[in-house]
Amino acid sequence: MTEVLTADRMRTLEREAIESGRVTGLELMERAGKGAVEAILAEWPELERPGPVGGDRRAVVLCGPGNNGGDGFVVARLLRERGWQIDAFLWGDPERLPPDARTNHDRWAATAPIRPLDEDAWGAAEGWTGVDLIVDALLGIGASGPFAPPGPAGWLYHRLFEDGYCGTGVISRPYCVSLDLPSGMEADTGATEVPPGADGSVMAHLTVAFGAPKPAHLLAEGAAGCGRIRLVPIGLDAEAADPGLRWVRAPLPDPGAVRRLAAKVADDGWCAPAGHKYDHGHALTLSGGMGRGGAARLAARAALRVGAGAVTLACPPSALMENAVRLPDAVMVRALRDAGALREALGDPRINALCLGPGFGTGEREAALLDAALDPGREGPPALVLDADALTILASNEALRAKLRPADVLTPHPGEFARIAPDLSQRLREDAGFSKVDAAREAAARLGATVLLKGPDTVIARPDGRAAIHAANGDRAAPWLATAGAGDVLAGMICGLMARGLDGFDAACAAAWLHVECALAFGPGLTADDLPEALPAVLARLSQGT
Ligand SMILES: NC(=O)C1=CN([C@@H]2O[C@H](COP(=O)(O)OP(=O)(O)OC[C@H]3O[C@@H](n4cnc5c(N)ncnc54)[C@H](OP(=O)(O)O)[C@@H]3O)[C@@H](O)[C@H]2O)[C@@H](O)CC1
Ligand SMILES: [K+]
Repeated sequence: MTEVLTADRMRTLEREAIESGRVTGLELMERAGKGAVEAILAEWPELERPGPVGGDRRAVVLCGPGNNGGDGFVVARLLRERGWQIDAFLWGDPERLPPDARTNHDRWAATAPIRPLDEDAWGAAEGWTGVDLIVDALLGIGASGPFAPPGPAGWLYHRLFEDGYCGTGVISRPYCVSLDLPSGMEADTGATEVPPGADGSVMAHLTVAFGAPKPAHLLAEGAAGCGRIRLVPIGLDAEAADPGLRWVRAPLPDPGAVRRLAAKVADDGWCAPAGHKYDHGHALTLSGGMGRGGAARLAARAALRVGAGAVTLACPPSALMENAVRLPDAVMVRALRDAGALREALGDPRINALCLGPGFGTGEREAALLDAALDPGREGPPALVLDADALTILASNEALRAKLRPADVLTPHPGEFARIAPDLSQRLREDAGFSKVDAAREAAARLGATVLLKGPDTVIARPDGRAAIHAANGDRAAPWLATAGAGDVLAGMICGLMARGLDGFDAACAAAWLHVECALAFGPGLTADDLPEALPAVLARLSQGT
C-alpha cells in the first residue's frame, strides 16, 4: 500500500470494512495485536529465546482508555501464550472502554490481574527489574491535544519517559514498543507535547504501524520519536484509486511515481542508444554569470545522468568559456544574452524541460528571463523546475507567480519556503496542528504549481490537493545529503525526468527518491558532484526491481 492514512481516513476504512460485514472490529484488533507480536519478535529475535538467566521473558503492557489499549490486551495475551510473564496495567476506567477493547480487557481480566496505572504500579511490578519489553498501548490515532496523564499515572509516565527509562539513548533495555503511534503523538502531524529527543519525550525503539503509515511516521517531527517503524497489514489495505496522500517508497511494489519510473527504465532501456537522443527529451538549464555557474552545471549533469536525451546549459556570453571548460562534453553549452534570446530558444519544440534558479541571480535580467520562461502563451512544454534564485524572484513578484502552471515544480528548502509563503512557514513553526503536508498543499494551491518542500521528510504537493511524503529517516536517513549543491542536483534530476516525459508531480516524487538512493549508495563523504555519478548504479538496480 502506498497510501498514507490520516486518522480520519483510517477510521473511515475501518468503519467501511466493518459495515460491509467483511470483518469485525474485534478481528481487526486481533490482527493488529498478532501483527505487533510478530513485528516485535522479528525486530528482536533474541526475545524468542529464554532470558539471560534462563527465565521467562517479561513484558509490562500499558493499556489506555481506547482501542489502542485493546490492542495492548491482545499483545499481552499472545505474549503470555508464548510463555512470557506479563504485568498489565490500565490507565482509565474499564467501564468506559469501547466495546472491542472491553472484550479484550475482560478476557485478560478473567485469567490475570490488571492493575491501575498509578504510582503503585512501579512497585507492583517490582520496580520493573528484569523487564524485557514495555508495550506502549496508551493512545493511538485517537490522541488529541497535550498528553499529560494526570495524578499518579502522570508520576509513572514521568518515570517512564521523562526520566529516560524508555529513552532510546539512555539505556537499551527494556525495549519500548509503541502500538500504532508513540502515545500522545498526533497521527496527522507527528506533533507531541514535548519534541522527540527533548527531555521528557516519548521515544519508542520500535513503532508498529497498523494498516499503513500515518503522516506522523513519515514526517520528521514524528519519525524522530517512533524509532524503527514496522508496518503491519490488518486487511484494510484496499489501495485508494487516487489517494490524496501517497508515500514515496523504494522501489517495488509501488504503484506510484517510482514504479512508473522503474517501468520506464526497464521497458525502454532508459539510456539505451536505440532511439534518437531527442526522443528522450531535451532539457535546458540556465546559469548565472561568470563564476556563478557551478549550481547550474550540477543541475545539467544530473539531468543528463538521470536520462534526458540531450542537455544544454545556457549562460550569459561572458560565462560561456568557463562553463564549456568545466562541463563534460556531453552537455551542450550556448550563450543566452537576454529574455528575447530565451523566447527564441524556447521556439525549438524539442526543448521540453527547463531548469531555472540554481546560481541564477535575482536581478532584472533574471526576472525578465523568468518571465519569458513563464510565457503565458505557452501550452504544453517546456515544463519548468524553479529552484533557488527563481524562488526568490517569485517571492517578490506577484505577476510572475500568477503565470505558474500546475505542472511547474517549485523546489523550496525551508528558508526559501519562508520567502515564498511566509505566513505558512510561520504557521508551520507555531501551530502544532498544521503539518508540513498542510503547508505544502496550501502553498501548491495558492501558487497553482507543484511544490516540493525539501527536508529529511520531503513533501510534494499538487494544486489539486494530491500530495506525497518521501521520508529519508530511520533506515533511509542520509544526513550527509545536506551538502552544498545537493539541491541543485535534485532540481536537475526533476528537470531530466520531466524531459523524459514524467509529469511534474511524478518527476518530483521519483527524483526525491533517486536523490536519497544516490546518497545512500555513496555514503558519508558525499559531495554534490558525486550524486549524478551515483545515478547509473541506482537506475540499474531499479531496472532489476531490487
Ligand atoms: N481504526 C482501526 O481501523 C483500528 C484501530 N485499532 C487501534 O485503535 C486505535 C484507535 O483507537 P481509538 O479511536 O479508540 O483511539 P485511542 O488512540 O485508543 O485513544 C482514544 C482514547 O484516548 C483518550 N485521549 C485522547 N487524547 C488524549 C489526551 N491527550 N490525553 C488523555 N487522553 C486522551 C480519548 O479520550 P476522549 O477524547 O474520548 O475523552 C479516548 O479515551 C488505533 O490507533 C489502533 O491502535 C486497531 O485495533 C485495529 C483497527
Ligand atoms: K501507543
